[in-house]
Amino acid sequence: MATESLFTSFPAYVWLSLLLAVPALTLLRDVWVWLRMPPGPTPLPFIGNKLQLPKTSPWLQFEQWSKTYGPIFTIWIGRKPTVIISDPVIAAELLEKRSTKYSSRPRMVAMGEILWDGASVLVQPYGKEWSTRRKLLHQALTPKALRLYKPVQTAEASRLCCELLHTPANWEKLLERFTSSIVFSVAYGHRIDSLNANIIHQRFKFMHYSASLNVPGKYMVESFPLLKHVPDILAPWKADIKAHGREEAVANMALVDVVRSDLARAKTHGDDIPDSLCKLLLELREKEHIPLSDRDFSFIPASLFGAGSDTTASTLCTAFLALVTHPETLRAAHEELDTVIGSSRTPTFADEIRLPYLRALVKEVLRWRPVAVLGGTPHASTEDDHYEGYYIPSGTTVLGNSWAINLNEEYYPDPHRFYPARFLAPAEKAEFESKSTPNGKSHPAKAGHSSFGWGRRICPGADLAANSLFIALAKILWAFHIQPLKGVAYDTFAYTEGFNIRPKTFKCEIKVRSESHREVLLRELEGAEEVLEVFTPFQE
Ligand code: HEM
Repeated sequence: MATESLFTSFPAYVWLSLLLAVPALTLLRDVWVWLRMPPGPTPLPFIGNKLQLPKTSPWLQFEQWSKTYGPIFTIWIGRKPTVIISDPVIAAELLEKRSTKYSSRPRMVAMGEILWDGASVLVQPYGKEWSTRRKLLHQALTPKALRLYKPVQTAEASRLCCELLHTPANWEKLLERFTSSIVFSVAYGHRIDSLNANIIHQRFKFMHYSASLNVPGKYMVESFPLLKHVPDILAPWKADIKAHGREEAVANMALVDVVRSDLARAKTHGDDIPDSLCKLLLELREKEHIPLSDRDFSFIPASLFGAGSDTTASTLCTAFLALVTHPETLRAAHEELDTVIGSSRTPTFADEIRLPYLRALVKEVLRWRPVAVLGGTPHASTEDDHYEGYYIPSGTTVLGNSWAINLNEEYYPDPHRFYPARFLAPAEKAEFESKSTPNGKSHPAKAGHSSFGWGRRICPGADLAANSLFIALAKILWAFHIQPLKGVAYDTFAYTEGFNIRPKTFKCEIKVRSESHREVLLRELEGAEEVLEVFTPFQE
């Protein structure tokens, strides 16, 4: 009654004005923010630039926009601003020098909060919970720990070469098995002998499910986070996500239990069990208090497969595409390997220092077609900031467009040419190339590229990945010719869509360089198998 009288006591035009005032004020506020932020394509009220966003390869459109609006520009997804950076110096300035402001992640309610309940380091907001997990990852990925993983990486690379001898046409799957096995051996001390292993199917199921939650517009809870508090009984969508989250957590904890029982067995029987990230963390947990439940703890080793397997395999696929389309680089690599290593053994990590061209080739692969093409998971700012007179409000999503940064011709002249020599010191460069490309501006990162991200969120597995890439490419290039098939036209822009990209499937010729190279590979396999023996495989 009281409501009714309040409603009727004002004329309709008052209510109508109030109704219009809310969107009008919201719009005014948006315009006020929009005018002060870095420029970009003009957004429409409330929907922003949604209609201008391409359905495929957004990094290419973003690269185009950077040419129109500058190396830092803004797009709007609905009412949320995203700042996109296309210059490595600006990325370093904001995401590294001002990293206390730019190290969070945009809120992902369905995936990060309901499915994983804040357990995954990848999407966790900046803060204590994230830094606890991140520190643990670092402790198990120090240079000393990385040395412990090198024998299994070397042995797996030898096994990969022998598999390439037998089924060269299957090279893409062989690369995937190689990177999966390294990730599982490093994470849990158990190898992968086949992509049909149950654990691989299980991990892919989890990955596909989590990716399916991250589709813009799929869940209202992303726009109205309060909906996550609706009781499960009234929100079947939420109960379903939680059930999947529980299934993943149970599987992650079971993997930690595998390592726990390995440790217990080793104690009783004096067995030798391999060093793994999970083993190191369990031993650490015995010595000091780690403020994580069993469930949350189990997500740390589990993060390695999702973050590290496909990324490394895709980078190796890119290397094959680069070699097939730039045969002069294969010749230069063979020349270096023949001079430094010879033909009676394959290269090892101990040779790395004497193989500058190969090291440069690894960097160039990472630069040329960055797998995490939009910088991986986006960053988000947690404080208001100003850059070159532009306003960047707290809560802005910030994307480093690795594609535009790594192919920025000011830093990398002739950027689409696969040209490892650009990463060589001048003296080394003269040795490999007579006709050299001019040097561009120097990139601010020590690595010389931005493919592993920035600042406090930079990929913690970068050195592990670089080691896998080095040893795999060193042995493969030592042993094989990787060549184009006659009559096939190769498109170096034909890549898959998605968060992480890889070349669309292509065929090439992989031929052992000589009978003596084949014999060396087969001979070295015996030693590799001895190393791998202790990494008992996950079953099919
Ligand atoms: C070629 C291979 C790889 C590439 C190109 C790559 C690239 C990236 C990028 C771009 C990011 C986001 C960085 C940022 O937000 O600024 C990232 C994050 C991450 N990567 Fe990698 N990565 C690779 C391999 C690995 C491996 C082998 C591991 C396993 C240890 C790993 C673990 C992670 C984790 C846990 C994060 C999340 C870090 C956080 O949010 O704090 N990555 N990676």
